[in-house]
Amino acid sequence: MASNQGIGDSQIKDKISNTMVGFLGGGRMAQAMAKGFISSGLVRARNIIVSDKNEEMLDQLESIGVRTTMDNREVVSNSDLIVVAVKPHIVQPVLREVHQVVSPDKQLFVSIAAGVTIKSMEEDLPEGTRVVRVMPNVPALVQAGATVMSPGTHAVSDDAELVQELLKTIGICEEGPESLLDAVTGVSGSGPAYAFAAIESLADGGVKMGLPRSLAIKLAAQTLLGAAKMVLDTGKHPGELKDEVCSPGGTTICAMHTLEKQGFRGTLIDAVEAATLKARELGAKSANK
Ligand SMILES: NC(=O)C1=CN([C@@H]2O[C@H](COP(=O)(O)OP(=O)(O)OC[C@H]3O[C@@H](n4cnc5c(N)ncnc54)[C@H](OP(=O)(O)O)[C@@H]3O)[C@@H](O)[C@H]2O)C=CC1
Ligand SMILES: O=C(O)[C@@H]1CCC=N1
Repeated sequence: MASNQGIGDSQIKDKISNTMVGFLGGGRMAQAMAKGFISSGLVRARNIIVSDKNEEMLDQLESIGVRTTMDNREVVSNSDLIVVAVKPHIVQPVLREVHQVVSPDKQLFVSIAAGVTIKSMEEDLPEGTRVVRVMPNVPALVQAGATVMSPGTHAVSDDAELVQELLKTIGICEEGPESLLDAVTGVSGSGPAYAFAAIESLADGGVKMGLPRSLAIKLAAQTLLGAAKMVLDTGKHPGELKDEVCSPGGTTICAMHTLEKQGFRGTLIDAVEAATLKARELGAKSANK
């Protein structure tokens, strides 16, 4: 990252509220982020512009008050911070398409694409363009997202602060080396899907044992939410918290035994590994072009 003097907190917040935010690609993650930004109150809907090739996506976005277009260049020309939110294999063609309207002094590119490296983005943009690569997740929609960000070669400290502050409006945001981002994808980028599947399965168990579906889903979701909150608020190791639920000779230890016999932890570890390896594969493809 290039060096630059940092600026104060209130100045950064002012800067965010005066930043025109563009999204290239208006799909699921772009919509989660845009809605999260707007709900935070720090980014006005009229300061967001989104492009997509899919009219249905644009209709959904218009309903939340953001400006929309089918022209990616229009997004870049009208934005200070551009979130690259297309699928990984579309990143290169989209960056090449907008190349001519990029002003490296004016715009900052923030890629959320799994696997796509900073180096490959910088190669596809005009020399000196500031790039920050991030891996967010879909609970950004409800300001409970988890993001890790890595600044590129030409990004200055003000860029990193701006992106971090912006992403903190939709959850937590940590800075880390780019080498960690594929594993971050495996844990938190893809992680909400594992959690949704866990909630669905717990609810299925409840239904099997006689609970009404709606109650079972509510109980399962609140249980994951509560457990996650305890880990974050108490700072205790999750294993210690698990032990506190397992009364001697009680119900939970019987359930834990069943989970362990079925390879519960190993399966989750394998899942994180599979997603991480897939992110690496996507990155290798983007590097080879
Ligand atoms: N979903 C998630 O939870 C997360 C996703 N990401 C990353 O976010 C990115 C987007 O993922 P996601 O939102 O799930 O994907 P989506 O498919 O929902 O969104 C991508 C959107 O881009 C549109 N699109 C395709 N080609 C172009 C183009 N040339 N110009 C403009 N828009 C185009 C797509 O239209 P069409 O469908 O018609 O092709 C689609 O609406 C990916 O790179 C992914 O790795 C990162 C973290 C979490
Ligand atoms: O499934 C994917 O590829 C994207 C990246 C992380 C979450 N969704």
